[in-house]
Amino acid sequence: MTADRGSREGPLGYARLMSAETFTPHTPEGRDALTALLAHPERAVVALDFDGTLAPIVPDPDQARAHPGAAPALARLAPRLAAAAIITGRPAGVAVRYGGFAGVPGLEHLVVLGHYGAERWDARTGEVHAPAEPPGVTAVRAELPGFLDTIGSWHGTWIEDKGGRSVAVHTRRTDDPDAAFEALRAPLGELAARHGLVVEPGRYVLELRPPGVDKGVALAAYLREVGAGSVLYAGDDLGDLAAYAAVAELREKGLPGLLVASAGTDESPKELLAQADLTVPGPAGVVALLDHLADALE
Ligand SMILES: O=P(O)(O)OC[C@H]1O[C@H](O[C@H]2O[C@H](CO)[C@@H](O)[C@H](O)[C@H]2O)[C@H](O)[C@@H](O)[C@@H]1O
Repeated sequence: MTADRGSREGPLGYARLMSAETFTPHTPEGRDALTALLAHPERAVVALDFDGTLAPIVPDPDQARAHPGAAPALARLAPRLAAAAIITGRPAGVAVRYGGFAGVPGLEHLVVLGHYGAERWDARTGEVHAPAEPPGVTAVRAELPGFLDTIGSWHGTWIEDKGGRSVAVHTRRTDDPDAAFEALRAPLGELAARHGLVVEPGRYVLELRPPGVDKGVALAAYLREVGAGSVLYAGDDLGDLAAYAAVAELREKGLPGLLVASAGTDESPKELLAQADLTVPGPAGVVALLDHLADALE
């Protein structure tokens, strides 16, 4: 795997290079969904992952920020839609901050579903709603450093505190991120299970979090809430597969759905690429797609 190059492409990135054909889905289901979105944008929902989809991947998660064109493109598009949402593994407030989504004209109705849907930020109120902190996370967090030492943790392994709702172990900055990821996967799975948690694997990250909610559950509930007539979902990682599955299931029931993969590096999960109706090159490509849709609807 190599690092995402999206951030090195400049603010306009690939957008300048992209033609309308670039945004034509290669599947009939995807083309039908794009047609439905453009015919009735007022019934469409655009839902987007954050890291790797709107924000270029960087070695330090605290330094991740949305592509500079992300909030402006979303702000152009969102007023034409039934709804726009970010669905992320990040705490909702962190995604809002790193995305620069608060107080942006055009994003007055944006919703950010954080922690895979366990938290919700509404631009309308500026507040985050979350259930009580799940049991198990505090105990795991306390045990984790000693646990990693015991199993011979890799130099560069980094623990991310995620606001008491989950804890993540990153391997991107180790000497061998792939080997570290594989070596930690089973032991962290056992640690998580002992505390009633599950492991959510991602791009060089293993997150220990409560079971019961995922991006698919969150997306399906949100689409029901707004009475969506079509949906576009864009993601880049394993955690997005649940949202992909939810869209596939809704398609079976007649809701047009367009699955977009933010890809372009060999980090992209094969399962995601295989199911996508349209693949764009990283966050710059996603921003270009949002701008392209906004152009088409103006
Ligand atoms: O659901 P997402 O918005 O995609 O969040 C998933 C995880 O993203 C973050 O990690 C990823 O991005 C980092 C910054 O670019 C990168 O260093 C790391 O390797 C990636 O896995 C975040 O740190 C995690 O907490 C999220 O769960």
